[in-house]
Amino acid sequence: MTTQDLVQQIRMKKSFLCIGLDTDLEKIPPHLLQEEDPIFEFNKAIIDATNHLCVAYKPNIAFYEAYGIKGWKSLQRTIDYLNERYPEQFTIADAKRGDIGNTSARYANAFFEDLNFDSITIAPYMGKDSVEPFLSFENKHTILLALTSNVGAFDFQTKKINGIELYKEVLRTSKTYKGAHNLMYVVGATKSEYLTEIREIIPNNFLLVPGVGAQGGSLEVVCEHGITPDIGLLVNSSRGIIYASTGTDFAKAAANKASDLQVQMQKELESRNLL
Ligand SMILES: O=C(O)c1cc(=O)[nH]c(=O)n1[C@@H]1O[C@H](COP(=O)(O)O)[C@@H](O)[C@H]1O
Repeated sequence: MTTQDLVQQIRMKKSFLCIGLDTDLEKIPPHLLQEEDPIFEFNKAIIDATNHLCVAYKPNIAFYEAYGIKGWKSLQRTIDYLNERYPEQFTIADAKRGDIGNTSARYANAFFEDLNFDSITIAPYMGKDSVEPFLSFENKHTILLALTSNVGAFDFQTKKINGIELYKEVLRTSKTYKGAHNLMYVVGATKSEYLTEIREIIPNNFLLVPGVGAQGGSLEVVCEHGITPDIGLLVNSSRGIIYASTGTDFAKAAANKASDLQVQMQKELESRNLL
């Protein structure tokens, strides 16, 4: 999917919501455990109930890998279902990969070609040759971890090297990579006070912003400092939406939570005349 298509979807749905499919057998409604593929049945119900309220889905790969080959099959069925039934949805493989170039190229093949995701999250730590293999795919997007939502972000990301914070160096240097036009960045909603300075370095790139809901970040503050004329934000919520209920009404309950966020997003967009 192109960035222009994504912006068009955001304007049409008045939403820049990404729903995280962090599907955990210990948290899904117990009645689904009788199904042959409970993870897929859960994801399918959530997707069917929420797709009109969001523009992106982000399966976190850890939640699938945790169940071995069965988990991978559930992931495959989920991405195939999204691509076949809802091709307008932007899909994110939250895999946080990155390795020497030769290996990164195989990861890129796995997630962009074999599974056919629109994008993947990538750790920048190994540098240029670990990121560029992902950037060589046209209309596929590489979402680089810049300033993450967790407390451990302060261990390295905000530390200064030659007077400049590491996360800023990630932003600046990655702009010089071949294929940099395919870059997006992760900035946690819990780090929204950094967004103004981040936007000085990358005024237009899309940001994937996790950390509203369960982690406590504020949508309003994220918009105040991070929104661009082309919106430039995908705000993710996982647990806060998908585990709204453990009853048979779980999909409807998830849609209600997604709708709360969509309504807030619409207000943010309308108040800035961005629709
Ligand atoms: O790359 C991510 O998506 C990510 C980056 C980050 O800095 N913080 C973060 O929480 N995430 C992911 O975003 C999701 C957040 O889930 P909730 O806290 O349940 O909304 C999880 O899948 C995390 O792995």
